[in-house]
Amino acid sequence: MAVLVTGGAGYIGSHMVLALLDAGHEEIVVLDDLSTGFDWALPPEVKLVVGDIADQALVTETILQHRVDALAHFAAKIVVPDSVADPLGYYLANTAKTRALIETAVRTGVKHVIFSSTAAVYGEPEVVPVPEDLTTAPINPYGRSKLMSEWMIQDAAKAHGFSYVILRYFNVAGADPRGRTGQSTPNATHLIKVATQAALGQRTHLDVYGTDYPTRDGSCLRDYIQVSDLAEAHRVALDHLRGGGESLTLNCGYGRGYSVLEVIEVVKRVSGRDFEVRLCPRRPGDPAQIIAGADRIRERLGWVPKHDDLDGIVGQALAWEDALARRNRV
Ligand SMILES: NC(=O)c1ccc[n+]([C@@H]2O[C@H](COP(=O)([O-])OP(=O)(O)OC[C@H]3O[C@@H](n4cnc5c(N)ncnc54)[C@H](O)[C@@H]3O)[C@@H](O)[C@H]2O)c1
Ligand SMILES: O=c1ccn([C@@H]2O[C@H](COP(=O)(O)OP(=O)(O)O[C@H]3O[C@H](CO)[C@H](O)[C@H](O)[C@H]3O)[C@@H](O)[C@H]2O)c(=O)[nH]1
Repeated sequence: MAVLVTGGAGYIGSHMVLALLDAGHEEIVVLDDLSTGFDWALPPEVKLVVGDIADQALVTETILQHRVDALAHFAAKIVVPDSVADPLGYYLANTAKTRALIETAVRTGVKHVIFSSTAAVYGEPEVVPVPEDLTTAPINPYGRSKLMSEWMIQDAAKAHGFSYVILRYFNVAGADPRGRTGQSTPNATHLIKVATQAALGQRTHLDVYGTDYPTRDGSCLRDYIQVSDLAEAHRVALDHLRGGGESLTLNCGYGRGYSVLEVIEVVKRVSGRDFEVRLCPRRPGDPAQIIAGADRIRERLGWVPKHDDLDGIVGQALAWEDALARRNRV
């Protein structure tokens, strides 16, 4: 039986593909429209179907041809400010298309679904670390588009008898420690990506959005999870579901936060490069702190992170950014 990885040519999906291959899973099919992903992010032995998750004829054919029993659904639009500017585009890409995909999965008898959700479903949590059963209260269309998908998956699972693991990622960072894939989107806005680009001279400076938050140094606190550890969480979730495990909703984070200024300090130290840092006003919609309640995933899936080390994460991000720059020069 095969696993269908939607968005598998993207940042996190390509790491899950590697995690599966490294663990000896060979039956993997990727479905990706390459809107923000790259075919070269996948090893040549992985089957890539180029197309849209809402193309029900294509998805049906792919599932039946490869005898897919499990779906890992990463494909989405992911930029929060874009979701504010284009909410209907985000509800189409993330919610309506997920509905079409889940309908196809139900019709073709897919038994297990792993869904990429986000800490953005919590909005501006009053409780930190955030437990999974805290009331969800997303504050932007991106978070709402993902929360609606969570609800659809839960309701459809009850009605149609498939099992699921919903993974709510906190701040994903770093790259494959062996340098096989990483965050390749040129205009990504994530802090560690942007800071490594500044360290490598690819940006003139780094803006810090807000230094007047009620935190230890006034900048926002985030829980940065290394991307291969996150990929491994998907692998163990797949084994859990295939082994008959119950449906679960789980945070993916390490359970402690770093401030924006602390991250910048680490990037400067690890790279050995200084760069200009501009202290700017707050960016709308940023919670002061968001840190995962991180026990449940360890208890329920036996997930053991191996890369919980900010210096290491930053080192991988720097190495990947450097490799990307060299790739783009040739
Ligand atoms: N990066 C993060 O920090 C973060 C945090 C929380 C949640 N997530 C979630 O993780 C998932 C993966 O994010 P990522 O960072 O790897 O982003 P990404 O943009 O690198 O990957 C998304 C992939 O999906 C593909 N895709 C998009 N729409 C598609 C469609 N309609 N049909 C087929 N393929 C399509 C893209 O080409 C791309 O390869 C997303 O669902 C995102 O919401 C990401
Ligand atoms: O150039 C930058 C970029 C970011 N930041 C700050 O760094 C922190 C982290 O910002 P990111 O953009 O890297 O990530 P977010 O916390 O905004 O959002 C990320 O994590 C969320 C969950 O916490 C969602 O999953 C979302 O999809 C994902 O992009 C924020 O305080 C932000 O204001 C800066 O100061 N300067």
